Amino acid sequence: MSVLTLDKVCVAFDSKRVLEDISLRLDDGEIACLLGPSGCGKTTLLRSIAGFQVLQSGEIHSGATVLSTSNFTAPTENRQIGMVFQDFALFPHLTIGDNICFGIRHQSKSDKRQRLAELLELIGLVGFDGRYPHELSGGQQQRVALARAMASKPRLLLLDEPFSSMDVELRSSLAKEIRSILKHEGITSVMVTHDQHEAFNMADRIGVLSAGKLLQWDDAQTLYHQPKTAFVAHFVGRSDFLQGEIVEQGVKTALGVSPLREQQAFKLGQQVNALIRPEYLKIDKQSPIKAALISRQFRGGFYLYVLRLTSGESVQLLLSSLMQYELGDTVGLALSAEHLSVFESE
Ligand SMILES: Nc1ncnc2c1ncn2[C@@H]1O[C@H](COP(=O)(O)OP(=O)(O)OP(=O)(O)O)[C@@H](O)[C@H]1O
Repeated sequence: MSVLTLDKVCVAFDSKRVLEDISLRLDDGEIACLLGPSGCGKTTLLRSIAGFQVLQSGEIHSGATVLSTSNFTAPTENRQIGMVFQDFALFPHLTIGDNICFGIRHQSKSDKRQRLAELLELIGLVGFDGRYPHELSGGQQQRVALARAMASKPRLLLLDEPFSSMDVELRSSLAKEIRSILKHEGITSVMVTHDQHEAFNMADRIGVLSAGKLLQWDDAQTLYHQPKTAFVAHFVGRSDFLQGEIVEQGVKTALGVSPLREQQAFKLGQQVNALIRPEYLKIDKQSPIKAALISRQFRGGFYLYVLRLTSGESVQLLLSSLMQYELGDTVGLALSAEHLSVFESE
């Protein structure tokens, strides 16, 4: 069942459109991430779902309940929404137990005690309920903020860059932990993030926004391997684009002729850009396609090489750091991808 449906949502500030025709659907228990460059409208979209933002047009529903239209905005407190922000916003003068129970403070003592015990167990902080926020690490505080937002069992949880103040290691482990907590509780969630790895770790659905438009709404694998636009291809993962020409067997690039990913509406002879991901390439001594190694970055388990093709274009390649090629080496290169995604040349 759909817990959240947006139908052609538009939002404008002083007649400047910042969200354009956003339509999406999120089913019960699914986790979504909104991804996109700064200023593309992620927070505005989250605020619209929360009821802080009036719509210019379009509708937001939860099941059969209308939450927002252009002339109606259900108050946030009636939306059964929980929220987690980047700065945690825990109450410093309240204990962890009282922070977590803040939204259910009017419930009976025994109900509160039971829910608190469940949540402390879930976030791995049993025994911490008598402490104060400043006595916890940043990661622990963020787990408390999550427990507080989940205490009342909201229908929908909104998270606005909840890990942005944390270092990379902690972000990644917290993202996985929080996903398993949300899945355990079955809470449908929408999270805003700048970080695509976080989105890959967390989300069942990822929405990529650019300049107020939702360019794609898909699972991580589809987004990565079947991007609908060159922007999405470029924004998600490492990418290079080679000039190509549509031929009968697919697309002809400096790497040879490859089949197209799917039936696409391109004409024979049309000039396109073909997406090449580093893992689409392999070193092949026998290959007639030669490339020169022009840069190399050590990344621990692997090297990221940049290779210059005879066309003058360059591509990236990831290879185990147990093997080492020297700058200036010329290698044979072959495509290991069965199909290529192509996009119209601009
Ligand atoms: N209250 C406001 N009044 C006028 N313009 C606004 C307002 N809030 C946001 N905007 C504009 O709307 C656009 C989208 O902003 P929004 O904060 O939603 O982007 P974002 O994707 O969340 O950005 P970031 O990743 O930097 O937080 C921006 O151009 C921003 O300047």
